[in-house]
Amino acid sequence: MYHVKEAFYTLQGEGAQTGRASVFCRFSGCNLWSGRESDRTKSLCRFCDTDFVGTDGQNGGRFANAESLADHLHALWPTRAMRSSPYVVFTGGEPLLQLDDALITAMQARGFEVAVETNGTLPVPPGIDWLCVSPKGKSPLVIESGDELKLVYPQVDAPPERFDTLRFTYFFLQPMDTSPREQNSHTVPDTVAYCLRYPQWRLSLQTHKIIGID
Ligand SMILES: C[S@@+](CC[C@H](N)C(=O)[O-])C[C@H]1O[C@@H](n2cnc3c(N)ncnc32)[C@H](O)[C@@H]1O
Ligand SMILES: Nc1nc2[nH]cc(C(=O)O)c2c(=O)[nH]1
Ligand code: SF4
Ligand SMILES: [Mg+2]
Repeated sequence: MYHVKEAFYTLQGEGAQTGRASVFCRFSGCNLWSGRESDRTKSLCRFCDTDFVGTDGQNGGRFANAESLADHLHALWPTRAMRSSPYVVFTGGEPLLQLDDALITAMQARGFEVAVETNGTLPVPPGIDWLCVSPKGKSPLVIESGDELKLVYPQVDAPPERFDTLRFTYFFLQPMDTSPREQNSHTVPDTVAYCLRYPQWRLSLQTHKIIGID
């Protein structure tokens, strides 16, 4: 059984695939935070910008098997988009709590390239086409290679220097969005300054938030 908070068709807003039309599948649940506000300050990940609790979002629900979830996600891809590969991004919550071989295979059988946004603390199933790892604070990183490492900046317990020798094609810093919980007008200029000083790192903005899409 897969638990999906929501699923929607939008443009990838972050990282090297920014601007690419994508079906997003947001799984419910995470291993680094319960999702309850009352637990936030005692969690391993404290700055999450996402509601991943339950299955009550748009196109969310419980799916008994890989084929039924794959059909559901396939139906969100426009039938007119003939010349580009359909693209699905599994996120969450933490997608690697639920994403398995059967679902990856079912999406690829429908022509999709499969992308994943993960916190890097769980093993990766084989066959993923685009792997984005976003390390969190003190939590142990078990994935040490992939396509992009996209670090939310700044995090006291996860400075970029800890990750810059790992085997990733791209290294991104994404300014922490803490609003409206506190004023965070410094995270963008601080991130820009780091990227200027250490050109291995590129700036990733959450462009969907800037333009007001999902
Ligand atoms: C909500 S997470 C879900 C996937 C996975 N659990 C993870 O953390 O990578 C999706 C992306 O949003 C980023 N993110 C979460 N909260 C953020 C915030 N407050 N500011 C900037 N990026 C954030 C994460 O680091 C991750 O790259
Ligand atoms: N447009 C858009 N792009 C995204 N890239 C990563 C997201 C996520 O929440 O994982 C996300 C999201 O929620 N929306
Ligand atoms: S690991 Fe990802 S989904 Fe989980 S709390 Fe942190 S940012 Fe949110
Ligand atoms: Mg998001």
